[in-house]
Amino acid sequence: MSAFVLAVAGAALLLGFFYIVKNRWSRSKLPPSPSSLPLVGHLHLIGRLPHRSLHQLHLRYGGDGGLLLLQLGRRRTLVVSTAAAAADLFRNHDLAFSSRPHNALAHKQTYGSRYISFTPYGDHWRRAKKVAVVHLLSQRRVDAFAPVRQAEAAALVARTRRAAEAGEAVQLKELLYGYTNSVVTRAAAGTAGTTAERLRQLLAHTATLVAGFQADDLLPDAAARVFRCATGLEKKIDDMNEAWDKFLSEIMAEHKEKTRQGLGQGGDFLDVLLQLREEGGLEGLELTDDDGIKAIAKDLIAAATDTTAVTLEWAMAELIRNPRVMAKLQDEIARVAGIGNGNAEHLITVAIGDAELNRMGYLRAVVKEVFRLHPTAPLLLPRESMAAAGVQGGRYEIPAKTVLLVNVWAIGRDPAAWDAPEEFRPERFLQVAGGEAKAVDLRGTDYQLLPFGAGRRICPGISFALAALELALASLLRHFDWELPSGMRPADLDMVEAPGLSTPPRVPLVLVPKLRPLA
Ligand code: HEM
Repeated sequence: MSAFVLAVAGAALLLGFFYIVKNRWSRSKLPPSPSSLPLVGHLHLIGRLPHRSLHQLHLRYGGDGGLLLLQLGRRRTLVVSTAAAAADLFRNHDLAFSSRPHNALAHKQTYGSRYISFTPYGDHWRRAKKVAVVHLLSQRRVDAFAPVRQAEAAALVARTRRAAEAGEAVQLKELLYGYTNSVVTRAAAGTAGTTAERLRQLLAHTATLVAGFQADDLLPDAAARVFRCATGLEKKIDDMNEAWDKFLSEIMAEHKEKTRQGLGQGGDFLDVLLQLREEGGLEGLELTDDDGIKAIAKDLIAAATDTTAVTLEWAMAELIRNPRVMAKLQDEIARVAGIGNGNAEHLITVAIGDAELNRMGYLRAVVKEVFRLHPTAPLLLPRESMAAAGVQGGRYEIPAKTVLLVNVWAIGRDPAAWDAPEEFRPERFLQVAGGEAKAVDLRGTDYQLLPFGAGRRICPGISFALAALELALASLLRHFDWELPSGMRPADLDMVEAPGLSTPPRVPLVLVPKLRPLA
């Protein structure tokens, strides 16, 4: 055998050896993962409530790092289930994980990914988000919507009063959805009424079409499309998009007409976007046609409505299960704002303003406790890594193009982060006088409480949502006492979520309002 052949064989052996070692080494640097099946990977381990299934998988296979690597259909997925693992990711690797996975379905529904929420990381997303943060959802803008919130809270109380006077039970979901839908529609488009009703129908249909894992998660794009066409889903989505577009085009046309007639511009989202476009103040965002404006408006409307209503429904469920907390909260509200009797005149003369809400520390603690146990988006929105990342100080190597799911539902129950995590105890958020502990916040800086996410992709609507939420809750408890329908005990309440994009109680909450006796 010639020296040349020997040298080539030696080099090949050496390369093979390095390949095997490198492969073993990089696999050993991946987070724990249970055994999987061909094609579906670990999808068969995920039930109707993915956050609960993933929590169980974390408890069984997760180890001490708080990370699991799963193959969910065609997507390699990193699942984060502890506060410590979330802290490492958001503090040290936020940029790497700041994109969104491509989803043909979302792409179709978002005017070609021109939303904020589902848009991959890049210039378009950065500019669109800046427009939302600076021009639409800033604290100044949220403050300016105070009269809208006040009027809609008064309408909410009036509706509840009618039920209380008739001795009827109310379905909280209906009541609360009506409130948030009107607040959001008025903020986005300036009117509620029939606009809000049309919006309600569109949102309801959209939610049922996109809930849960999709064919797109399992199959390549072309095959997923064939599946959608064969099952009629493609047509349903096209019809839905058309209905949305018609709706948005009509309200855009109304806004333009109003401006043309010199009727002045209101401060709603569409007005602001149209005005910014005219003045060239869109942060370099090219919204040359109406689609861009419609895309942003649609995104904000869809992101704002369900999330806030669902949180309110969970808040009422927890309060009725915890009469001590309910009584303490009602005391605080009465001390700061007085007791109401649902009377319209009373509502207007002594409305609860932002100044009063700022003095309700216990209310804020209750809201945080509700978010801890019932985050509306229990897995946040999926992210995708743009580059390989050595997380937890290099302990694990996460390849590029890995989807990230942060299980904030599990993090809210992480025993390393919370005492008695299953207990509903808002006091955990109150700073003890003279104590050193810093109160935990929910705006993305304390990684054990992340209902709005954190880092670059954090929800830009936090202030908007909290203002609407706190006012509704304070109003409902100021004017009414609440009881379960006769024969039901607090322990009978079903506290499990319904599947879907947002996760309300699977059994809609029904309560009986009673007018509070005026002191
Ligand atoms: C209780 C109410 C709300 C909850 C729980 C909530 C929660 C969330 C969550 C978990 C995310 C994903 C964060 C991430 O990927 O890390 C998100 C994103 C977003 N939210 Fe909210 N949200 C609420 C209300 C609102 C409101 C009122 C608006 C606007 C009016 C809004 C607009 C958005 C937008 C545009 C995004 C996408 C951000 C991005 O991808 O950069 N949300 N929200």
